[in-house]
Amino acid sequence: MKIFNTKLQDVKIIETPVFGDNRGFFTESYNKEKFSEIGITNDFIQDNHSLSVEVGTLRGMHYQLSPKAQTKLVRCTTGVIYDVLVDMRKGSPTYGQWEGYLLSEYNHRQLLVPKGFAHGFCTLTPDVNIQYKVDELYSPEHDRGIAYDDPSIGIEWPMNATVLSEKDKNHPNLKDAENNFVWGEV
Ligand SMILES: Cc1cn([C@H]2C[C@H](O)[C@@H](COP(=O)(O)OP(=O)(O)O[C@H]3O[C@H](C)C(=O)[C@H](O)[C@H]3O)O2)c(=O)[nH]c1=O
Repeated sequence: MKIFNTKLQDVKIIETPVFGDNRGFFTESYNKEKFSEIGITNDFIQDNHSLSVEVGTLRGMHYQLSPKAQTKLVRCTTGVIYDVLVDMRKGSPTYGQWEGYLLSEYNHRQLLVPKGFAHGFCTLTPDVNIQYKVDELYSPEHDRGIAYDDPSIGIEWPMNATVLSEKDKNHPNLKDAENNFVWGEV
């Protein structure tokens, strides 16, 4: 099991051991004990799964306000995504900064998204399945988003977003977004 730091404070990349053979592969994508040994002790209580059919589908940038802010453990099980996080935690050394990560069925990489980050991705292949664990239940009342194309953040997407929900076309920019995240308290 490998865990890597990233440019963004507290965001981690995890790689679980992959056992390949003539049939394909096996990996323990999550093991509470082994993840606890590398410091990931969240009590994940909900599993999510989304399919994005078209290349260029963009979902994001989403978050839930405290007290329903979610830690997410994200993986891509078919296809390839460019997964992007924005640090929204006031006082964080990386506040307002973004970083992108390639997650795919091939690299088996997982992304730990701490509470207080806006999360989104665009698909680089058709028929992308992502699965992710969260440690707070979905709460529509706390569901919020920021614009994926906010010029103050300057996310460099690898391709134009061609498929977006109406919701994702109309999020506010970071400076105008509802934000109750304080670094060290989220
Ligand atoms: C997130 C969620 C959604 N839903 C329902 C609500 C809608 O009727 C439908 C689609 O929801 P939405 O358009 O918010 O789905 P995504 O655009 O994939 O949103 C997710 O994508 C980004 C990348 C995230 O990080 C969040 O987990 C989440 O916001 O599923 C539920 O019933 N439970 C849930 O946990």
